[in-house]
Amino acid sequence: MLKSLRLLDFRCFEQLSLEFSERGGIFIGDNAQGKTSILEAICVLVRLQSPRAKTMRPLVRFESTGLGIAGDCWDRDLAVRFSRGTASLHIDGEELPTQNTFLSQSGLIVWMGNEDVDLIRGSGGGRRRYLDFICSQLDLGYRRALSRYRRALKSRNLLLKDRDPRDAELNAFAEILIEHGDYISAVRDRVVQLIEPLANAAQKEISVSDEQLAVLYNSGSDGGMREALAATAESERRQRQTLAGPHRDDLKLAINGMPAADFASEGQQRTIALALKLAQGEALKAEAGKTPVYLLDDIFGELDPTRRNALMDYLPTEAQKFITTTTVDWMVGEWEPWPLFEVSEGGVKRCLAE
Ligand SMILES: Nc1ncnc2c1ncn2[C@@H]1O[C@H](COP(=O)(O)OP(=O)(O)OP(=O)(O)O)[C@@H](O)[C@H]1O
Repeated sequence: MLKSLRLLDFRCFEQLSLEFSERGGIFIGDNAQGKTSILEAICVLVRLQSPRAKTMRPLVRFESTGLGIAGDCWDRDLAVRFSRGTASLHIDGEELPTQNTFLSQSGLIVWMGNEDVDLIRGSGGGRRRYLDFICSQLDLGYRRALSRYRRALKSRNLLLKDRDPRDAELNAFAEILIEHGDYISAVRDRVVQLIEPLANAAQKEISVSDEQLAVLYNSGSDGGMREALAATAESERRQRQTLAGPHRDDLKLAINGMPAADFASEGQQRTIALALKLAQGEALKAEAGKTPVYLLDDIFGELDPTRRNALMDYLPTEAQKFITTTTVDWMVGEWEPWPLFEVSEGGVKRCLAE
């Protein structure tokens, strides 16, 4: 669990220091006050990754040149510093040489936000990011494989843009794609198999019905990367891009046997998004043996009371949860004793004791 969080020049916060209990807390405030930024800081501190920025630069407070995030996580003092394009990572005061060393000692995160509905109706890129976030938490080699694959893919696609690309160069990059592509596919395939029954069970509970949710891995390199590249060799010359590989993977989502993007109602789509994230949490717990911290960004206001209560009941009781909201109108009964933090103009006030 996360016992404390300290921010320096992170997004709209010049300085912030917060202490948390085992339950976590609810951050309440008007729009644009900094609620999501606090959840984002937790995600970056624990997983070195923001759910809404690709690089660290946008996280640095305007007019500042660097940022700091630190906190007591799972009884270790984690710290992430970023200054003028360079990041440094510390655990218990010791600087760590690589992101993987840091991540192997850090914790696990499930992020749930309103934008999760794009997992159903959006493009394959969002679903691949969903898989990547789980796979990189479960498999230490995954991030490295993904970054090498992406670099090789970029170079190979650049070569294919040439009028007459040289075979030797294309093949050299293809070998890198084969090595890392097969690794990525194997991890994704395993993770989807883990998630499928968990998501189906969560779908039934949250929808309070017998809806069947199917989650299938649709590989962009079926039969193996080498064979898939050979099969697309001619067309890739014409289309001037690499046409096989994990960058073309997708997840097929079906509700009662019908494609979810085409047939699921708005409410069903929101439930599927919740089910996928709940399944992520359970898969992480089952495989890594640690309960993840749940970061729930502004999702409760969008759910009807039945789904809201079903979701709350489904989240593991022992998990620490951080929730953002603009109103507490929907909080009744068991919500009341939660630690509340009022967020306003880059400041946070603890306003209700547990
Ligand atoms: N790098 C930055 N430096 C300073 N301020 C920033 C930076 N990035 C974003 N902001 C500002 O921080 C404020 C808080 O943003 P945040 O998304 O955390 O708000 P929020 O309370 O979650 O809002 P909402 O309820 O609308 O989602 C916004 O006004 C945003 O423009």
